[in-house]
Amino acid sequence: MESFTYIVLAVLAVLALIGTGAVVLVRRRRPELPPVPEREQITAADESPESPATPASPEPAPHEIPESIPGRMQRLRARLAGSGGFGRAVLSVLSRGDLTEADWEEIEDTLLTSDLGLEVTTSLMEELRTQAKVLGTSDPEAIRAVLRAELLRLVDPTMDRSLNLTRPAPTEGFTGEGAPAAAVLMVGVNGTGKTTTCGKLARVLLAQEHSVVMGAADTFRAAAAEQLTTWGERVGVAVVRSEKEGADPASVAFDAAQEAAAQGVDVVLVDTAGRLQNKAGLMDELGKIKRVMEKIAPVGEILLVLDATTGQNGMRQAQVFSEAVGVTGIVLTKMDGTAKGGIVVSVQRELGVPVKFVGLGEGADDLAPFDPEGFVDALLA
Ligand SMILES: Nc1nc2c(ncn2[C@@H]2O[C@H](COP(=O)(O)OP(=O)(O)OP(=O)(O)O)[C@@H](O)[C@H]2O)c(=O)[nH]1
Repeated sequence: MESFTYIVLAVLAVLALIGTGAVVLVRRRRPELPPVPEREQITAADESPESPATPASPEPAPHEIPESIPGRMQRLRARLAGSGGFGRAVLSVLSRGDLTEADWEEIEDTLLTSDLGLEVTTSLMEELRTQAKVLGTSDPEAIRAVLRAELLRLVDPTMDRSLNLTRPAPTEGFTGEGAPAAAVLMVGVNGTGKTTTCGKLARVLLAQEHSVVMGAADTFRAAAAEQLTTWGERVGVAVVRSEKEGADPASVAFDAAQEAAAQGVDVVLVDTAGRLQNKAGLMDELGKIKRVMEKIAPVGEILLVLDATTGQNGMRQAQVFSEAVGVTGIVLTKMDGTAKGGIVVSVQRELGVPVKFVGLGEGADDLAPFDPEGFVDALLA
């Protein structure tokens, strides 16, 4: 009995020791929390230095002034660099010195995953190999200059990327009031950012001192007209829309162009839906919108809005739209969310029309005219 008591006591002592050890181990393993730096101890009062100390005034808010074009390009440069990580990756391999076959394969894979496309990648690889043989790869500056020149050639700085904002002559038989505005039609699949881009583009145009009217011809989704109206209210741009859900989009587009002429504004921007189930239906609807608007004056600009993150799928959409209506320019949205900046090159080659704007975020002024040199420099920065 006595020996049993000793055994129980010994077991209890051992368990107590193990328990203490375990606690010590857990404590030791718990990482030390860093002290909170003083500047991170934010109080509600300092959250926003601009936040008003007094409750908001009941006065209607004055219209926002859109950011100037040079200002936004400066601000968005870093985001553009994100879409071109491939440029820096290739440059770093090229600068390694004597390149092995594995190095060249790495360059090829990087170019392919950037959405440059097979054909462009193959020709660029050939050119780089030739130049590397001629120059050697020991001079990083020379290699950088070769890559910059090649990328710039592919992006093609000679393309005219300006928006056609010439006020057209009225179509014969036009009996409405005023003088027609330059018409810009936004087309593209739903979700690519058409409505948002319409609002952002209105701000770009205002920043360039053009007057604007918008037309909400995406009558498929009631919220799209609402969204466009909000964009218009923020900057003081009139939005023509139909109160009837599912109204004829061509009739809304016509009313917008007529209103723009009557108001004597410079540009009418028309948002459309991209939801039709089949290609024939899409062709019919977009073709009709354009034809009906052209009863007032020719439509000078048809911008295809493409989501840069959709890769080959986006390229197929681009072909369908360009067959349906003659696309005159491309807006690549969501360039802030992708490293596949090579799509700039492939989409231009596929459609033969230039990228005119790039969307670089969800903010109201996160749209910038596309600048080939700035883009290529951002790729290699
Ligand atoms: N990150 C990022 N998001 C964007 C950009 N452009 C648009 N978006 C977002 O994309 C989403 C879809 O935009 P919408 O403008 O509603 O797309 P839509 O093509 O008009 O779609 P439907 O009206 O449904 O046809 C929204 O959440 C936008 O904020 C961009 O350049 N960058």
